[in-house]
Amino acid sequence: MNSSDVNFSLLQSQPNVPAEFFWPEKDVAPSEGDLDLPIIDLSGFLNGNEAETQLAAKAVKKACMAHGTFLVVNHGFKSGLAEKALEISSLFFGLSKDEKLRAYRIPGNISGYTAGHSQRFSSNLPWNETLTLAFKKGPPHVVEDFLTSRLGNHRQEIGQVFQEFCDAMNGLVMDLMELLGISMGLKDRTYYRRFFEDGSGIFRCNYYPPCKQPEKALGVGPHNDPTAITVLLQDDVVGLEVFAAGSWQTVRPRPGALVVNVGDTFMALSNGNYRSCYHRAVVNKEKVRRSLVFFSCPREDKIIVPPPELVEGEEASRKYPDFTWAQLQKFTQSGYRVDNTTLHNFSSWLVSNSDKKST
Ligand SMILES: O=C(O)CCC(=O)C(=O)O
Ligand SMILES: [Fe+2]
Repeated sequence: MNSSDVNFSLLQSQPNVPAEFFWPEKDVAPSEGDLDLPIIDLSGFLNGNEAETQLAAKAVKKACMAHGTFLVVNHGFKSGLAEKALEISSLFFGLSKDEKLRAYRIPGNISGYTAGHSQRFSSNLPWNETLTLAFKKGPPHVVEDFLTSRLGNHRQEIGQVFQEFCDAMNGLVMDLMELLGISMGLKDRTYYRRFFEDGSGIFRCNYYPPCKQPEKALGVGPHNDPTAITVLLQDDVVGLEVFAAGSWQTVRPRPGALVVNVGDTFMALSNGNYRSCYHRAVVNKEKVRRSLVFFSCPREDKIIVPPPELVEGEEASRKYPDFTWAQLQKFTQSGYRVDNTTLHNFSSWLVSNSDKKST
């Protein structure tokens, strides 16, 4: 199967889901309830209120050390922007297959449309369609330019809205980086903000069609985002689940809230103090579900080093070797599925490779 073969409108009308979409039993084990998550009000921090900033930072630290996920409200987005971006994603995924395929992801590229991710895998396929867009703070407006060049000027609005949404997401990531620095009690609270100033982003729109056998399939299989931090907007349909305290738990959608997840790169930047969040998205029989996800990435060639005060004493207390985002990205794109062992395996691979080089 390749991207043009997976046609969810056709699959949905069939009584059974093809076996390629089935996942192992351990991966589809049902959720055991709602995850108790802090809802962090960012308004005090964004307005420079120090007492409220410290309260928010404390809650962030607790959540990041436990499972690596928390919710934020009053995040400063222009009113209506989140809703508009969700609407535009429905507009895109509602286009004809032929029109969506104009934005087809060329193998080896980040940006583009896929269905069932079948360009890379042929079993355990995810029950979703995705539109992924590489982001870099502009000008140029890379998100808008990519979409308009592929879909044509008559679809300009799609690119414009996603561009505005990505700019807002990127601004929020910078603020969150500072809050994360504060939460660790760093002397230089802007360490992470500065680290990511010349970074980039990956924006992904996920569209999960209803599925006749939701107990066997998954929208996105269990994984850790290899990137730094992820900011996620989900619509009002339940689907995101996080593995915490030994079981899958639901991250219930809350009006106005965004989900923040720690990824592998940030886990390394925190010297292992903050946990990369292990998560998945489940599907259901009745409703379409949409999520808009912004992954933050450091500049490709920048060495991932935690701030000095997180490395007590000597280099020996470093949990992970030096690496760059380009190296980790390459490792995760070589057909390897990203899960909660990725960072560990990647580190061992790096160390054994550098041993080989030095002998
Ligand atoms: O749709 C969701 O809630 C999760 C999506 C996700 O984890 C991803 O795109 O990496
Ligand atoms: Fe994810």
